[in-house]
Amino acid sequence: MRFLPDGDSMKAADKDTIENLGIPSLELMERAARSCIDSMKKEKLDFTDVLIVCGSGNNGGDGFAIARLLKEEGCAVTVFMAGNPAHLSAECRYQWKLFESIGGSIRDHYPDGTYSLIIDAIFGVGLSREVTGHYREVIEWMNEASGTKVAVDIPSGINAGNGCVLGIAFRADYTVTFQVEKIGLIFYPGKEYAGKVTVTDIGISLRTMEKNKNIAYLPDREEYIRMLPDRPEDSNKGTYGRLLVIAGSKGMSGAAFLNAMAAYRMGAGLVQIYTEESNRIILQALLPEAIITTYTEFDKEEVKRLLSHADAVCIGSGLSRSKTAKKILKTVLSNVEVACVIDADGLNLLAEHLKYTEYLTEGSFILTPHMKEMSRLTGLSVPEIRANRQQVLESLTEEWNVTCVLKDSRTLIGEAGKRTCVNTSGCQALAKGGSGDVLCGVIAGLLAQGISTFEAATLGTYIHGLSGETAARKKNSYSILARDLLESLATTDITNSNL
Ligand SMILES: NC(=O)C1=CN([C@@H]2O[C@H](COP(=O)(O)OP(=O)(O)OC[C@H]3O[C@@H](n4cnc5c(N)ncnc54)[C@H](O)[C@@H]3O)[C@@H](O)[C@H]2O)[C@@H](O)CC1
Ligand SMILES: Nc1ncnc2c1ncn2[C@@H]1O[C@H](COP(=O)(O)OP(=O)(O)O)[C@@H](O)[C@H]1O
Ligand SMILES: [K+]
Repeated sequence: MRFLPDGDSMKAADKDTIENLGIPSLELMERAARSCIDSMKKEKLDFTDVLIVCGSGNNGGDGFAIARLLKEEGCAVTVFMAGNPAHLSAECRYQWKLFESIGGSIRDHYPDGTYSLIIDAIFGVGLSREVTGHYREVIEWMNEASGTKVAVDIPSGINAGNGCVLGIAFRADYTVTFQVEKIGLIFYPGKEYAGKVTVTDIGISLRTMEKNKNIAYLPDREEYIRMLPDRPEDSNKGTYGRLLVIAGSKGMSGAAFLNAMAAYRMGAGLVQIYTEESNRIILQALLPEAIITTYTEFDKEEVKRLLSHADAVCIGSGLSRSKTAKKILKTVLSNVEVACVIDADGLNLLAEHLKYTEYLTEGSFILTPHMKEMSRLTGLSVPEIRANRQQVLESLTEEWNVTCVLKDSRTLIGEAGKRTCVNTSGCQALAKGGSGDVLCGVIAGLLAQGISTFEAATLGTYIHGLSGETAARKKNSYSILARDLLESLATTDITNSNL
């Protein structure tokens, strides 16, 4: 697994390495600068005329150290000190003097001319507020200039904790980041601003992150492979679980189909659909492998009977917010004894009747909201959630004692008491109606096979994303339909190392 820290957690790791492991700060800075140069050389960047723009913190210190090392190699280097000399960190002051001592000259205004390479060392993980005034002008100017752009550690202006732009940010072609990717380089728009990211090992210990459960992580592929449910030869459909899909309303048969088919594709043994009567014929034609039971009005005993036969349940995709849907949801929440995924209208109904959340704490529920649904559930605006997505997710999972898959271009998976997982599989091909219904079915299909809620949510999200990538490789990312994902689920093999 890879930790994905914010700025403060990264600084805590730096501090621990310096104070407790005895690696001097300046030694780390030297390694950071060296690793930056090595990475740029690996990319075969053009060092003919290099401009380095430094701030007054340790990111600026890295910049001065890079300038010195390049000058010693005979490169033409210009340094522009954009930071306030009155606020220099001790390391930055030291690096500045060292650069001057070898004859390096430092400008205090925008240097005229064109540069083959522009290196941003203004702010690193210490950026703590909106970029305004002089700094804003400098970054604007750097963004407009020609030349290849490289950011040191993180593009200046990107919040290391959430990937948001704090007013303005440097647009890099490459970012060389130290020891570990900061979470702000994973979330958009930070990821886009960073360009190609290289992580270099400069010897910062990450042991403080092991103890800190607030730091999110990215699982390795091997971890996902270990989560896959067993598929023994000596088995029958009962081995792989019976899933109850409660989905689809009048005119919304597609959602039930996508849920059910995705669950079958994930390996569920038997899928039972409970849906509105008008969907019967179409669903029977689309998916004859499913057992279909329908309703015209609310029938509590029928819902309880179906629940009693299920090994897992999913409810909500295309369900509508009708009175009948509401009653079905309440019956499921208060009676289900197996793991249950709540999606789409199930979440919208929950947001309208927050008192139902009292049923959640005792059960095994996975909620799969996209940003707008999360906004309805929490009462926070979408921008507020985007800026604090990890914290919002974690407080919801703790309060309601649930697993939650917060869907976006980067999806987060949280569960009460667990470290939050970030998913990076998937692509824009998934940004189309119905792909959430497929995800719900994928997760529910895994649950039916008996894996834990957290594993079903993390593995399901990963496989769903890969199926989007597989589909986009076969067609183009404009054309993919949710049903293409069903096809890709059949051909996406996560044990194949070429993925
Ligand atoms: N020894 C260490 O601690 C190491 C630090 N390293 C570098 O140091 C960086 C972190 O250094 P710092 O903690 O000094 O922080 P930064 O250099 O990222 O910036 C902090 C400085 O900027 C100011 N500032 C923050 N937001 C501002 C804004 N919007 N407008 C104006 N000023 C603002 C702060 O008051 C502070 O003076 C890392 O990103 C990395 O590049 C690396 O050299 C590795 C080792
Ligand atoms: N640009 C993107 N990159 C990666 N994944 C995406 C992107 N856009 C959407 N997705 C994924 O597609 C799914 C969309 O779900 P949702 O919004 O509920 O769709 P629907 O309700 O139409 O089925 C989520 O799993 C989301 O993470
Ligand atoms: K930077």
